[in-house]
Amino acid sequence: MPSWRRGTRGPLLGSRGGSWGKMATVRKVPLRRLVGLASLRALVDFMEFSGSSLVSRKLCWLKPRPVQVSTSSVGTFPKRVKIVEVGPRDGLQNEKNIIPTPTKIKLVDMLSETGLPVIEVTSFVSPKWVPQMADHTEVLKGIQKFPGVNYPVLTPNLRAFQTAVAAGAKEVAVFVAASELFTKKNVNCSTDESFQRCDEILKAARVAGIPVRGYVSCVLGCPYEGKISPAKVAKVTKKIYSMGCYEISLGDTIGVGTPGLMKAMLSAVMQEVPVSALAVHCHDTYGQALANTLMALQMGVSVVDSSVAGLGGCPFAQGASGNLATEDLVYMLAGMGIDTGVNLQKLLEAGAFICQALNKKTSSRVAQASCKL
Ligand SMILES: CC(C)(COP(=O)([O-])OP(=O)([O-])OC[C@H]1O[C@@H](n2cnc3c(N)ncnc32)[C@H](O)[C@@H]1OP(=O)([O-])[O-])[C@@H](O)C(=O)NCCC(=O)NCCSC(=O)C[C@@](C)(O)CC(=O)[O-]
Repeated sequence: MPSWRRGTRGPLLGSRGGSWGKMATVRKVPLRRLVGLASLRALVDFMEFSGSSLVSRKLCWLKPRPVQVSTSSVGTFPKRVKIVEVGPRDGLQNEKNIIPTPTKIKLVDMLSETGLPVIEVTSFVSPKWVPQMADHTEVLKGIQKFPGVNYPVLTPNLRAFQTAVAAGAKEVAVFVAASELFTKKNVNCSTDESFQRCDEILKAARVAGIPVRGYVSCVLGCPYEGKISPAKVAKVTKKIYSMGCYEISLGDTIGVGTPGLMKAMLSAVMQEVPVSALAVHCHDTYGQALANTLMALQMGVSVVDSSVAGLGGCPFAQGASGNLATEDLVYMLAGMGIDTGVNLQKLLEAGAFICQALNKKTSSRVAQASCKL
């Protein structure tokens, strides 16, 4: 066991100074191993420790010391970020094996314990299209509703909206795409028909006093049409916003975006919709989700979708992989002194629970790293 894990920190890499290459020569240890150890050591140095046992170290490690970042050249970061947890819906909808309903309910309940303000619980889509979500009513009725936490559900048409409300939904989400071909694959209709369905839901929701969130998919690329222009995304976002959605989540559905694309797309959308009504929803297929989200935060976005353990994917978007992991987002924001109200330790426990239930490895880098410490 390395000496720093035993509590002394020891002489392993500490105060020798010099470059990694020089150290590798001096100690005759492969450079690759040293860099691995160095990054772990750097991680430890970066955090505040208050106890000497490994357990208390682990807990302290989960509270990174906030370091304010100056962003005068690119904008200012928000002081607080609202995280919309989409794991129970977006995270699970792509799972092939049907997950027992009590497991889904327990996941939502564990997420409610973390302090997350919004948890998207399930979707009232056709069970023929997405069998994994067939137990939507049981899940929505079965979860504990924590005061101050919103539990929206996805609704593709009026019938779904009515079923969701009958099951106790107090908030719903509708979805359109900036791609005609994706819309056809996803909801089996044209973009115009898709807007028509949203309009029906929005009208019914207004009467019922139910807030409606909107998604726009394929904002940085489409699995069927390829590049999507920022102007097209801006047009679709403006339309769904003007129809009455209080917030629009911009989805990089297949995770192909980069910060440059995010900046161009958001610049166009922000001409049409106030940034306070925008959220980002980044899949991590190319490992860009956190970077893209950071760019959005720099541009003034303060609502971010993410999924515990990085679960996720869309059954109708070839190549889509998991979402930005909530653990990684919370870790980054805490390290920047940005408030989320989320307890990272409890979040890691929820992630470990669902990964064990699914018999899969977490995609969260923070969860992977914290297991090693
Ligand atoms: C929209 C529909 C329902 C149209 O479904 P359809 O087959 O095109 O339309 P339909 O009206 O002809 O209905 C066919 C059958 O479905 C039934 N049906 C009709 N509506 C419902 C309903 N609400 N609940 C239950 N059943 C329903 C209907 O009764 C009928 O049953 P049958 O007569 O054959 O026995 C279908 O295409 C569907 O459910 N699609 C699922 C889409 C989906 O879940 N996609 C993944 C969402 S993720 C996403 O979009 C991206 C996002 C949001 O995460 C953000 C991002 O990452 O970018």
